[in-house]
Amino acid sequence: MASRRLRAFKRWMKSQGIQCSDTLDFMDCPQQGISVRALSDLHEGDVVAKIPKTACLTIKTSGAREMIESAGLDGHLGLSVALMYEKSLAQDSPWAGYLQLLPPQECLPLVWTLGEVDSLLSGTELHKAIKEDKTLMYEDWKENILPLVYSAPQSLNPSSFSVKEYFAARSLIASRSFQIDEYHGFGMVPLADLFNHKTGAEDVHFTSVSPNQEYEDDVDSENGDNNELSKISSHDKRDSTCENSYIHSDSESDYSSVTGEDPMMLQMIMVREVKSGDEVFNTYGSLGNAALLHRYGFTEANNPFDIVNIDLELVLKWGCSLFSSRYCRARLSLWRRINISGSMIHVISWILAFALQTRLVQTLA
Ligand SMILES: C[S@@+](CC[C@H](N)C(=O)[O-])C[C@H]1O[C@@H](n2cnc3c(N)ncnc32)[C@H](O)[C@@H]1O
Repeated sequence: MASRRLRAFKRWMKSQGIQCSDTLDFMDCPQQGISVRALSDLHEGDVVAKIPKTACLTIKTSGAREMIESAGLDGHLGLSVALMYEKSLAQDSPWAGYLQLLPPQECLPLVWTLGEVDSLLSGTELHKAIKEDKTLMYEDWKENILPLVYSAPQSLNPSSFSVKEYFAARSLIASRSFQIDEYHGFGMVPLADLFNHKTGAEDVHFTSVSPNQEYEDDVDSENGDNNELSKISSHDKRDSTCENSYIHSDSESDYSSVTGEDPMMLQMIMVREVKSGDEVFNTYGSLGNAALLHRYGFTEANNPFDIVNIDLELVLKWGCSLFSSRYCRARLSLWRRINISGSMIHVISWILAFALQTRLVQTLA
């Protein structure tokens, strides 16, 4: 039987015109949160949900739109104000039925204490990245949100816009927001954000165009690189990259006039068979575990996309202790010429060569 909060969410979905197929079931587990299961066999091409864009929480749909836009805030910063504002309205928010289903925050390293970051991430590539995230986001809050709270035309409760609330909002946005279209930008998409991730095993796909269009505008794969760590580190960079991106075709309205598709609707379409009783997964991209932890707060066992990034400084230090500094400088300038970030393989082969040579020398000695 559905939990009380799920029943309230289902009623809310109905009131917003969100159509959810009877073939989907929602499981609510106190430890693992919500997951989606198939109640009967699902087939490729089945449309399992339709979500009006007006039901999504974006800067454009939020009651705080004017305040956000007149302060010149956009992207994730603007969306976080929209989210904090709607949360501050509690039952009076048009999204109350959706917001009550969200956790207060997602347990990303961003919301860990500095002590936790130091003790749990020390020695990993995330350690520095998270500290930078925290600093940058704190500055974002101090420079943009704090003044807004005190100068807003409507009276705002400062505690709903505290730095803690801001970090909580950012954690929810990092782990559940979608790029909707050019007009709406990023937004919280009710129902679409209930699907858990499985690497390389997408069952359901989000699109705002016809399923017959071969998903040609798909941008989910924008998540599919392992350089995600930089993506939530700086305001501008964050906003120029896509989260679990929805599709918006520039030709959407032309297309819809031909096909009769409603361009104001987002659809969720099955992209492969799922047997009755099995979980229905989305994929957040082909991400290594560091990137998954950074952005979504979990890792995946036996993740085939897991990689280890090695600090170039460390490699150089090690190299120079074994080889002449002339040789190391030559290597470094080669890496710079070939743009090392895209050519990690060269670094890896060099390290392996080092390791092998060291091993050989040890064996011979
Ligand atoms: C878009 S939400 C998915 C729905 C979520 N389970 C809920 O309760 O609302 C993303 C969050 O779900 C959790 N999640 C998704 N996929 C997961 C997985 N494969 N393993 C562990 N947690 C996962 C993580 O907490 C992640 O930040």
